[in-house]
Amino acid sequence: MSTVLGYPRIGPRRELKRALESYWDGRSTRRELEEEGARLRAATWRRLAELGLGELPSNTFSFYDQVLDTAVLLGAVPERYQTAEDPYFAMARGTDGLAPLRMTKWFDTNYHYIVPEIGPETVFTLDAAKPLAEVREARALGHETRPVIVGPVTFLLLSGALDRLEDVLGPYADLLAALAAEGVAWVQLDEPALVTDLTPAQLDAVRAAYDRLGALSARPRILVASYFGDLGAALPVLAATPVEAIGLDLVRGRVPETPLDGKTVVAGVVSGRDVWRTDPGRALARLRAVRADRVVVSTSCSLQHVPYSTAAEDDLAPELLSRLAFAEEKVAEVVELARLLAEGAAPAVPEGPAAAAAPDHVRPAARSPYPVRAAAQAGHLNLPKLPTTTIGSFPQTGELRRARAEVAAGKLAEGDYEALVRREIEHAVQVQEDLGLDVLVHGEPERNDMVQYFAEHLDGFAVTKHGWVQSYGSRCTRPPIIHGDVRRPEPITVRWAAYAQSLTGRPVKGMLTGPVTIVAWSFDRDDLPVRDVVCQVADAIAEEVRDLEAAGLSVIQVDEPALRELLPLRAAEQPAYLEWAVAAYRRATAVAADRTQIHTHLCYSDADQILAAIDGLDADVTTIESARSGRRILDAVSGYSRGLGPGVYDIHSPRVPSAEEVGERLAATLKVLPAERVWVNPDCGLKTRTYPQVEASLGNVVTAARRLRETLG
Ligand code: MET
Ligand SMILES: [Zn+2]
Repeated sequence: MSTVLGYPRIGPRRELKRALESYWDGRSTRRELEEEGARLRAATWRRLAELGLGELPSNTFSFYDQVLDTAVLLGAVPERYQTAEDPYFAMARGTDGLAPLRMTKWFDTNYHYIVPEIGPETVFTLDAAKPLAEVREARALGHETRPVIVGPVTFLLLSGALDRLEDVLGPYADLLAALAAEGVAWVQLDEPALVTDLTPAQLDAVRAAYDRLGALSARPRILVASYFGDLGAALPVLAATPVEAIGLDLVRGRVPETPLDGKTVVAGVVSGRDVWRTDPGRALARLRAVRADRVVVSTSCSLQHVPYSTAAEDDLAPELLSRLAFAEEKVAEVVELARLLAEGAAPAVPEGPAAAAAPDHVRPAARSPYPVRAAAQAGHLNLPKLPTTTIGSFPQTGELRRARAEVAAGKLAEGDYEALVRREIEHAVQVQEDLGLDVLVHGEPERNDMVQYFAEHLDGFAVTKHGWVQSYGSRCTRPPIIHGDVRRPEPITVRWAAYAQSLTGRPVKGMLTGPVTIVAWSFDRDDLPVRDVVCQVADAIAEEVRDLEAAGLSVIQVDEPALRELLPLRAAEQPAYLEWAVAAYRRATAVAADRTQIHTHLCYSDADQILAAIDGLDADVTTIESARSGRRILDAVSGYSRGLGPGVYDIHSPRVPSAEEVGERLAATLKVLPAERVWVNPDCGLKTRTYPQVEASLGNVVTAARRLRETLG
């Protein structure tokens, strides 16, 4: 038998994105949006059936997010949203008068879910309309399906409310009864939280939940799907409950040593997290090692994390294309593996290409101690106290975006585009000089994206045409694919930064993306450990640092906003990760001379959770998000010994902060850090803002910094 745990839903050409945005902008009706949703679901079921998949999932579609859908299913809609015109999208995106619910990363993926708001007063009541409607809709098209729902333990753990387990199990039981009444044979309850470190009390909750749901008389058979890692201690707990099937991630996790008697194992041997073809020999060996009553071949997790199909990628080299598998191709692999398993046959396909040599990890990353560097930089840069700077990008104008699209389409000459980029740099530099900022940037007008731009200029990366994956809601990204050894054939950013520096007497900060972030926001290769790939990227960035320095840049920023993202889910594996991630960063930056000031920038990365690692980066100046996380960050960084710039301007909002407001934030910072170490900067890059917003806001930032400087004498 064969199945998949979930499927992409944004549409092969991002149809859902367009339908959502048109509805939100008032250009189409709710009904038109619903119709597009129905078309996408029908197309998915038809395709899965055509590919020969045995058991089809349903309820994997969502207009925004599956965790939000589960909150609605359980009636957990906070009161303030209930009277909104469209409560669902009000929770997801906010309205004029209402802030949206919080959003955060789904385990260690780049997908973001909406965090349900569950308090002691939340009343749970079942609203099973959506899964029931999808079951009926599929049936009308001739498909029996297995509805997929986020399971109670994961739902509550993500909501920080596991103490409400008793109360939530009632609606889950009602749901199972409703599905049984509908004639549904199987239901899938997703429990990825079971692959994280669980306390004994949390394991008790797993046992209680599935003993209770398993004991119901009128219910479909239950598949508890775990993914993103090994179940560890949760496996024997689940195995002892009456659930009929357990989904195991056999790409990241191990084949259980003990037999799972009486159970079906849904064996995830085709990775839902990468873009590579599965080695059929290894997959079959794992499938044959599983001891259970029945084995169903599956993906390691939902395929929502990979693009639709490689068929649309006609620009990729045939050799690379032959190694790739996106969602459709992975479904075909699952079907083929199920056939081979049933026939007891050997696979016909040979092994993949030989692995590349691992780089040496030992090259020492040595800069002088910070006080020595700080003195050299002070003499060289001559900056005032509380120096002002920005994070790198300036507003990306519509003209620039259009021009980039025209170059890609061959409608605009490369030279004309470059002239436009230069004009943008001139403008950004002029604006910064007029505002009186101390350390300038060139504004990153040449970059469509902080990772993709580097991917396009490094060997070993490929960029797709339609390889979109959902990041959140209507937001999609097109991660580059790392497919070979990474090398920098020629300088990437040097001419832009050097041009900006030629326009001003003030220091310009060269702007690079760090090795961990480049790899975290790409699809990684599968034939080399990730730390080796990061190490190769670090060496390429080090060459860029050296060339920027040689071109006369005295300040260089290497951004690592994704440092926290690759953090392993299990605590035991985290120290080793942080150690090599930090080592890679130092490898990228240690080539800099003492008098060159190295900056780094981190945002949405809960800086307080990885502060020791941030310290380990050994950057001369670190700028972090703080306008929104506020006090917590300041408490955490209190007494930090090198340059630090907690953001004083929240760039995620169009609002212009007043000089007084910025002054108050700075004063709070000066309570926990010595004035010699404090930098004044926004939370993040300015590329999503407009020039009028940016000029007004940065004007107030500079004013506030100047006022405080005076009081410091
Ligand atoms: C997500 S962090 C962004 C950093 C980048 N240098 C920018 O300013 O846009
Ligand atoms: Zn940022």
